[in-house]
Amino acid sequence: MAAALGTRGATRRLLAALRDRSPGLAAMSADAHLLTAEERNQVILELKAAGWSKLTDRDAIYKEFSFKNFNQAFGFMSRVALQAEKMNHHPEWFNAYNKVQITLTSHDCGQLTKRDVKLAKFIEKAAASM
Ligand SMILES: C[C@H](O)[C@H](O)[C@H]1CNC2=NC(N)=NC(=O)C2=N1
Repeated sequence: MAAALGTRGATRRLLAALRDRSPGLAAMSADAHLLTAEERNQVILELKAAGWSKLTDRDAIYKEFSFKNFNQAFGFMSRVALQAEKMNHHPEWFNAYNKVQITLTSHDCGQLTKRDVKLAKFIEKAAASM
């Protein structure tokens, strides 16, 4: 166990060193989420087919969800919140009674990215299972 912990500590130190020495590493990881033009067109088609809208005043997608009642809506929001924390990627949302309005975009780069697509797909599954 101690050996494993030692290895894990060394790994963590190595990753930190790489991150410090290569600022580009952080940028590269952010770039890893960018959509190509082709991917973007395809995912927007898919999202629109699922009821999402592309906002015109910013590079974001929007959808309003309706549930049986507030409890169902809040249960949905709780599930999405846990996933958002796990992804470190959070929705912009508003809840009134049984309705939840959700806007997704990636604030760090000001555009729609793969993170938004992944979260939207999770949101669709969570809504369908309520
Ligand atoms: C520091 C901050 O936690 C991170 O930058 C995360 C948090 N959640 C986020 N959520 C969204 N939608 N976009 C982000 O860029 C983002 N960044």
